[in-house]
Amino acid sequence: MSSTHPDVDAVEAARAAFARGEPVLIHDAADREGEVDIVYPAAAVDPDAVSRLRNDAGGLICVALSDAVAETWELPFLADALEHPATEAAHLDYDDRSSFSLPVNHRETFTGITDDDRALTIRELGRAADAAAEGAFGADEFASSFRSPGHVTLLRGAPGLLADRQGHTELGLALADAADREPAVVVCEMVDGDTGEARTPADARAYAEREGLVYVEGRDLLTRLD
Ligand SMILES: O=C(CO)[C@H](O)[C@H](O)COP(=O)(O)O
Ligand SMILES: [Mg+2]
Ligand SMILES: [Mg+2]
Repeated sequence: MSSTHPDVDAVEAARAAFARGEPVLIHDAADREGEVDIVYPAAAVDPDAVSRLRNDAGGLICVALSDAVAETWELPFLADALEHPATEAAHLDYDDRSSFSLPVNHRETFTGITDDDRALTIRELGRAADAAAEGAFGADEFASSFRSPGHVTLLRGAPGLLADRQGHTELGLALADAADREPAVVVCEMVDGDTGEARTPADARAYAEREGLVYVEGRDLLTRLD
């Protein structure tokens, strides 16, 4: 286990892996969620990647979008969009607010939940985010391509990214930016299949080593990418 900080090698390996379209494991912080997410650039996701997220991560499969893309597509925070008492004072113990936005499916999916369907939704979100960042995919195109409710939860990144919030939403988007990838990343928490608890960083790191994947600490991304 690496104990140097910042772990420059891990950050560089994460950036290079992401640039190639490979997944990276990111631990946010022991004093935040204390969770490790498997994170992919959205446009690189295929049905095998969704299978890995379901079987080896097991949490909620979400796509984080940059604030600029979410603004272009007029995507609200879910808590602001819903008028329901459950959204009042929806305080988190570990952060100021949730990054949840709308849940969506691509309009060419059937139920939206199969590996093929979720891969299609996620990949097309990645491609559309890339186009939106170039000014070529607006709110009307988003609404004609995706419907809500759906089976992939969108997350909206903070405007100032890591300066504003240090969740997996922003850590993943900052890594995408550093790797010159589209401003859309899939995140999914690693949950222990036996205990149902969040996988420990040591356990997640061992998984990464077995699978030949990069594991990186959020604090190292914060130091190197901020
Ligand atoms: O709750 C979540 C969605 O399943 C996850 O924690 C995900 O990592 C994104 O949230 P955050 O940016 O708060 O870490
Ligand atoms: Mg969470
Ligand atoms: Mg998280």
